Amino acid sequence: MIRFSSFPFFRQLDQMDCGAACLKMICAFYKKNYSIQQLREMSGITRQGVSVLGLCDAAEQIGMKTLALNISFESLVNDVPLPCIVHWRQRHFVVVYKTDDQHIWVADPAFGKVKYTHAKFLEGWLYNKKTKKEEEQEGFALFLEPSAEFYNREDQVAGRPLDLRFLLPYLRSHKQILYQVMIGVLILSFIQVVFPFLTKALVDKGIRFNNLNFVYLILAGQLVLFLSQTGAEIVRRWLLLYMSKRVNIAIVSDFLVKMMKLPIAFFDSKMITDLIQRIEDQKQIDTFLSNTSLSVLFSLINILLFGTVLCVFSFPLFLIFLAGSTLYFTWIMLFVKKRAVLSYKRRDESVENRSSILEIMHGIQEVKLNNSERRRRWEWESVQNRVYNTAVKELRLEQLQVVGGNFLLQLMNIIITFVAAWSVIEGRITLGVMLATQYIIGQLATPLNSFVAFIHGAAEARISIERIGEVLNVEEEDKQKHTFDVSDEENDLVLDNVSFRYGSASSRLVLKNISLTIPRGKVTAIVGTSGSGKTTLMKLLLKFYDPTSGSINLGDKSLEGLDSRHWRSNCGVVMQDGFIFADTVLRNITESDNDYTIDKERLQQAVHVANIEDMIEQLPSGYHTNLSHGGIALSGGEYQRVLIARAVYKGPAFLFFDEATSSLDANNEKVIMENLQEFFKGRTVVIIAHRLSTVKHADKIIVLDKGEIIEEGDHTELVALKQHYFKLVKNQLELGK
Ligand SMILES: Nc1ncnc2c1ncn2[C@@H]1O[C@H](COP(=O)(O)OP(=O)(O)OP(=O)(O)O)[C@@H](O)[C@H]1O
Repeated sequence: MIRFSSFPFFRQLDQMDCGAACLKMICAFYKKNYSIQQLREMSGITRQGVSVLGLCDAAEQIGMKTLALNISFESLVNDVPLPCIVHWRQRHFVVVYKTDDQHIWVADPAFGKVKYTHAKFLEGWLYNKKTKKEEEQEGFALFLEPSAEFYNREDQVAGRPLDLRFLLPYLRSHKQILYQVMIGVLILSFIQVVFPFLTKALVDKGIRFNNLNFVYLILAGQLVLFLSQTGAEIVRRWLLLYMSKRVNIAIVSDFLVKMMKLPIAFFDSKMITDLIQRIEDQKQIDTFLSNTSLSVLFSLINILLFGTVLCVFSFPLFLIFLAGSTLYFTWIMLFVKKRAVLSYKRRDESVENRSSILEIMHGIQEVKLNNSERRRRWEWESVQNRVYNTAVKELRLEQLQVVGGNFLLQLMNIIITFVAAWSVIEGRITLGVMLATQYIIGQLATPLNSFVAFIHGAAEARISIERIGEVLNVEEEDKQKHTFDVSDEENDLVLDNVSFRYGSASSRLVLKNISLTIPRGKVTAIVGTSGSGKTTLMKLLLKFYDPTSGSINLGDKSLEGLDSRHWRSNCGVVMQDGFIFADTVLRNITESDNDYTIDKERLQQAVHVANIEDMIEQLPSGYHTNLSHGGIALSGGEYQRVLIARAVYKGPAFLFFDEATSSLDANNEKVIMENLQEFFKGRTVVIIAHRLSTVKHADKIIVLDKGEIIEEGDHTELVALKQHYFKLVKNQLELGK
């Protein structure tokens, strides 16, 4: 029998993952364990999330039968097989796994399992709420059923999400410090334990027998112990700070190294703010390591030692302490899961918050031009509202946990005090023992609280590690590398029946059956209307994406599997959306110099070809002037010329220019194109351009339309044809006359 009560739940790791997380839950329900990353890749996720078609594609790829329907609420409750995925508030996917006459059980990857009343569920699910007639009220649902293939497939990944064990290899290199801290912790704990005995002696021997000298002695002893305790604590904190910072830097550095190895397609589906948030999440690991991780050891030893001392002083008091602490921990543990859910939510909202403010900052020009300040501010405020609501819920939960916990602790203290006082009156224990137990109880509050902090810190750190793990588990772009020396190759670049689509199998093909030879040492131009796939073709040539079908070869050697870094080190590229770093002109041009050794000759050639000698001379600090972000802002044309200089400086065998001269004035373009003609000699060049002046000297011109090659030839041949190319450049031809 199917037991819905144990329906497996998986949380989405970022805002766009809801579809993949729903699919993962359904697979897990049918006892198959796919990773979210695998499913998100299959569903062709983008920064906007995943589409229904994408979800169907992924489900079918893993052997599920799919049926996407708009159905009435009545059918959802009574007729259809569950679990199914439903569309939620028009922007989110959730799984419905159980229904009855009054409730609908939903597994929401952003929140957890939720039970809704019918009315509440309808609010989130119906897409035509405004319709009065009940029979017209429908919502979207996607039904998935496993076929035999689903069970026979072997491609599921049984990988578990990363947990705190992820930190172990990082800690291993700091073993020495860990040992030192542990020894310190032990010393501290034993010092702590001596205090109650001193208190007992002070009262039972010093005060009772009016022995002032003994009191002095005990006080001096206490002072020495206190000073050594403070000293050990200071050293412990420094050591932990040192270690946690080191570990933290190592984790972030590994994260960055990994991130830079990921394929461009990964960045297509991730928001930058989400990745930044993951780096920020490291703070939680840092806090956990430096503040809570080893303090908990200290706390545990303290609880154990004080417990034992209490047991020695009075067994009944110890029993009360044991019962009280057990109750206290049970209470604390009740909140851990709920707080973790809110913590996930808070992090998601932080990403949204950051994105919304960055949008306004980046788009301030458009905001002003369109007078959309209020609209954008309202949007930002609505995000703030959500952030605030989550903060309120988190605080409420935290306060309930802390206040309830403190209440239990205080209750335990009162009972212990009462029982101790009673025992003194009855003569079962001395006054010294009572004061010593009071001291112990007072001292126990700190370790108990730090234990709570540890539980909470560990949960937070686990979430951070899980989120980082999601990136660390993505496959790198050069999985099976092989290298042949590209610069030695005398062969042409050949595209053989190449097709390509972004996203999932149901997305349209952006390039269709492209067969093309890009001759070695010649200039090939690609022209075509906007959106015809020119940039995509270039990105395929640069190995940013692999063709969906067909192959790209250099001579008879396939580019697939060729080490991307090696290939790109031979390519000079100016992209349409090329980026200038907030750095000096010099460093921007010499970006390809990893060892900071600047080749002056190449630099001069680069600035000459890009015609920026005069511009650089006029800059306040010449080559060392900082560009953008608080430095000099460049015009669109100057920006492009720096990018051209960067590509030329690299001195590559292959050059790829995507609208590299589109912002230049006619004069500059003429000069630069003349310079480039000289530079192009002996190099394989691919130019994408709309301007006739840029393409007409090309040895070969390719005309793309809707992802297909529709014409091929040189300028004269194509103009004579009077077909597509002619139409594309006709106006410019007339101008040329
Ligand atoms: N990262 C992406 N994800 C999904 N679709 C994309 C992506 N990049 C481009 N496309 C789509 O692919 C199609 C071709 O885009 P491409 O940028 O290659 O055209 P183009 O010919 O270079 O256009 P333009 O001349 O305007 O630069 C467009 O319809 C675009 O929407």
